[in-house]
Amino acid sequence: MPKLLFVCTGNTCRSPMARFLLEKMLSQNKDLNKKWEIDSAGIAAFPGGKASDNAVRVLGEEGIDLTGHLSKQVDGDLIKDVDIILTMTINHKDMLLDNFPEAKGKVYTLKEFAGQAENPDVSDPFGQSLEIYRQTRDEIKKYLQKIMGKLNYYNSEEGIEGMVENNIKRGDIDMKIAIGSDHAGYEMKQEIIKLLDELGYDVSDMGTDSDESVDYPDFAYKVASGVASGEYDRGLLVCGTGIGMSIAANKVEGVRAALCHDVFSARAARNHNNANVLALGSRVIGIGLAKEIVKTWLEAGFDGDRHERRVNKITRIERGEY
Ligand SMILES: O=C[C@H](O)[C@H](O)[C@H](O)COP(=O)(O)O
Repeated sequence: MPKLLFVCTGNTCRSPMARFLLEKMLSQNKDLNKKWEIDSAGIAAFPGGKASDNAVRVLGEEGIDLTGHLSKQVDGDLIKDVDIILTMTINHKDMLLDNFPEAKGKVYTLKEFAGQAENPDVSDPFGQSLEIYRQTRDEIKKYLQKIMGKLNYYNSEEGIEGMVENNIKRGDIDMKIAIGSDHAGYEMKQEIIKLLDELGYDVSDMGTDSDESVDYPDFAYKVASGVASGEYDRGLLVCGTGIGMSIAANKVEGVRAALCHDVFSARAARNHNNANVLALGSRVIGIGLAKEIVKTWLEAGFDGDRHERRVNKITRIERGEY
């Protein structure tokens, strides 16, 4: 049976909550045919400590008894033994990789594994109010929901890399797409929506609703902020050239909008840049090519590795941390 390990700092709040919530969710989900063994640990845990009182309370509200939980420290044996490690923050992930380089390839933050690379941390509720613990519990639950399908597709031969690759493809996850255009892109947007409907994607149209003249930043902002907040997995934007839309969308933190007018760039925008928004110019290319570009971009995965290091630098630039 494959094993999944949640990791936080002290193994008294976030990681045990994640473990017990996921165990309950997996036991209730009839569509999942794969069984998982779930565990949790901390990078700075006191062995044998109990879960924090508020963690016990908020999981009690979910019908889960956390009183038997005893904290434990991550060690090499645990790391060797598990297939996937999901940390609560990027720091946890970095510290694990520093201390256990052999874990490379199987460590993700919970949120990035769930498909949200931006704001990848679940922050520590330790010592805070019951309400903050509730918020943390609900945040963890939200991302656990998103990884359920991925866990079902895990294949020991492909390992974690194969699973992530497979699950960013159409049909493997319920990818939520936001689409927007100005007047110039309106007609092309309608055609792309038809295509996405036919392909079975979950698409939300954020306007505009006619070819009456409007301002593209209004629609770029709607789509881009929907993607940045995690409400949508991807965004599509169409204006006359795609340029105004891409410039505006890239002003929103967490958005990597790519303007692509050929299939090669569309694929590379995903493989190399992990672009979460695609911009198109309806006055530049025809609908046939636009459809090919959209399909390619939606189905292509992020290659990670050296590209991840570079994308992380982009994130640091936009946060003013570079
Ligand atoms: O980058 C901006 C877009 O291409 C707009 O669609 C374009 O500027 C709209 O131009 P107009 O108002 O002349 O239709």
